[in-house]
Amino acid sequence: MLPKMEIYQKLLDSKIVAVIRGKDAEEALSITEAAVAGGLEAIELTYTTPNVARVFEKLAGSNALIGAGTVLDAETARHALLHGAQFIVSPHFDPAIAILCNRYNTPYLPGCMTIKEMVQASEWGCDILKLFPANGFKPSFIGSVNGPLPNIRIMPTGGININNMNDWLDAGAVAVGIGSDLTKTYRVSGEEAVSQLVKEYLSKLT
Ligand SMILES: O=C(O)C(=O)C[C@H](O)[C@H](O)COP(=O)(O)O
Repeated sequence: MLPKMEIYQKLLDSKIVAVIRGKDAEEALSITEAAVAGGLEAIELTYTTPNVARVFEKLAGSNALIGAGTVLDAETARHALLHGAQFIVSPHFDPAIAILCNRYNTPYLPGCMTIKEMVQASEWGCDILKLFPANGFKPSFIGSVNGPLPNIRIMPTGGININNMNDWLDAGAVAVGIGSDLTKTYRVSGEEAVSQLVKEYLSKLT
């Protein structure tokens, strides 16, 4: 298990986190393998995927960071960690998840929308916050937050695609989460198309 600091650093270096919400474990595994083959280094598999823990186990030893998403409570966070997840993401901020992740020295990236939630999550030790759903905001929101709160690192997620990714990164986002763009591509065109799309994303990173 990588130390927390190294996981944070890998997330920052990767800049793109794939958010994979499969209809089942097999689909989630196929999309993940395709994304990793395309060069992605950070993958979040959501707990809305039935039997997602099996996917964590199958991905043990992957070169990519594998995290758990849509983690709604501390019990689910512990379940994810026991099955090999290396970071925890939730759509909201939950202090109980923060305590658990701190106990096991694991990054927790909570979803936040307001300044109050961001300050609170940061006080609870969260070093990267997920702005969710980011499609309710403009990229300039990041600069507005970082004016008074320069230490808050924001990863927008929700509605990010190949056309707007750099708007967010250029505006100060430390990384972006990309979900349905990859899943839809897989469902329409298959694994090879996902790897290809990931390569396009990576080539567009500035
Ligand atoms: O539940 C979580 O932990 C999430 O990360 C929420 C969403 O699945 C992402 O926001 C993906 O959004 P899209 O890229 O618009 O599909």
